[in-house]
Amino acid sequence: MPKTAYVRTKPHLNIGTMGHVDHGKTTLTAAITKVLAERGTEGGTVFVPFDRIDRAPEEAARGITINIAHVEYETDTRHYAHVDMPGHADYVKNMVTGAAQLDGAILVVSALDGIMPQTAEHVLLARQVGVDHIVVALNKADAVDDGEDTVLTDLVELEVRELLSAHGYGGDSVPVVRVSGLRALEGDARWTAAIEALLDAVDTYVPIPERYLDAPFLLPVENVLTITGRGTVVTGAVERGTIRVGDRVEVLGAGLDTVVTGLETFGKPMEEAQAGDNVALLLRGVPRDSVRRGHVVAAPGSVVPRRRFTAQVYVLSAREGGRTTAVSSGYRPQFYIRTADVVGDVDLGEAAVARPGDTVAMAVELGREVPLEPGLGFAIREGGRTVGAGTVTSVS
Ligand SMILES: Nc1nc2c(ncn2[C@@H]2O[C@H](COP(=O)(O)OP(=O)(O)OP(=O)(O)O)[C@@H](O)[C@H]2O)c(=O)[nH]1
Ligand SMILES: [Mg+2]
Repeated sequence: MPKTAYVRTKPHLNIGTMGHVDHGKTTLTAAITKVLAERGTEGGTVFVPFDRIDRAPEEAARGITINIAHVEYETDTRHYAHVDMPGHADYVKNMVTGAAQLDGAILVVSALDGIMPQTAEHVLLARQVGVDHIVVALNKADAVDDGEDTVLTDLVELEVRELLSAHGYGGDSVPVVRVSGLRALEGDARWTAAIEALLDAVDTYVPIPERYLDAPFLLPVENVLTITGRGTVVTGAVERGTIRVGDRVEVLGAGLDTVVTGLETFGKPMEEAQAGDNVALLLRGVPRDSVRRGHVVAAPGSVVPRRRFTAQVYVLSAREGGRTTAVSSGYRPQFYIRTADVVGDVDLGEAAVARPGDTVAMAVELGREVPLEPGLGFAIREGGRTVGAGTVTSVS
């Protein structure tokens, strides 16, 4: 049976859940799909249960999210692709990849625990990779529900607003909604209404971003899969431009020229994908092993990958989970740029050293070429933790 084609009836946005490990991101994601599936919006949302979101066997066994999971849902006014990001410190690099393409994020904070290290780290990284709007879900509100405890929840809310303001998110005006993903999943009416309120906040607070539809096509590869009998498929969010079946593209990083022979979003074929869409591209004659996460699919000749750039970088303080000691020229950490993870040599020039907490200018030479442009955000990591966050200022 032919699959039903994707029909674009509402604006599409990419959002996601982020926040500290175990604060309830995956539970909330499942609850959102449940509430919307039951609301029965035209076009439809399919309920995705918790264990289908945390789906790799290793993740299910450990009960933590390692990889990024995508789900799709629709409110009355919008179509959303939602990425559920991991909270555990070891998987922050996966979170960075997921956040790199978000129009807005739901910051999940447990009302029981308040701000924890990855709450702060995710806010900082979200800012750095260009997530402009955050809505807060103060989760597990069911567990702190009476008398004195509201005072504690009020304090957590205040603390979250301060954290957001400190990172330029205008904490006073950010919507903070008290929810219980767990109780909503169980069908409790009060907490179902709270999820509705959260979705209304997302619908109204996260604006429809300006899409660069006229720019040449570009898609950072998030994942690569093989479809038996058909070929190699790459997935990711279209950063700019549009693409149709039959269009020529190049795969930067793999050094390949090819043609798009199939186009889908969430399993539904589509005629044309545009900036912001989360898609799968079937590529003609591309061997599975030649393409990797971090490569970029682009209109032929539209981007020239580079190795050298200058940047403005914030070196995280020890309190933010960063280094305890300064770095100097010759430092060689990993750079997370779009979906790529590349080693780079740092030259601090005159400044010579950068201490935790400093903002410095640096010149970087990457171990391999990637598409770069001024304004592009990136993260710097070392030994499994984030040590810096920066923005490209010039490319040479
Ligand atoms: N009381 C209560 N418990 C909750 C709620 N939401 C989640 N939990 C519990 O908190 C634990 C963690 O929930 P998850 O949804 O896996 O948390 P997570 O943020 O996705 O965790 P990672 O992906 O590993 O970072 C589970 O035991 C949930 O049942 C809630 O609203 N209320
Ligand atoms: Mg999770």
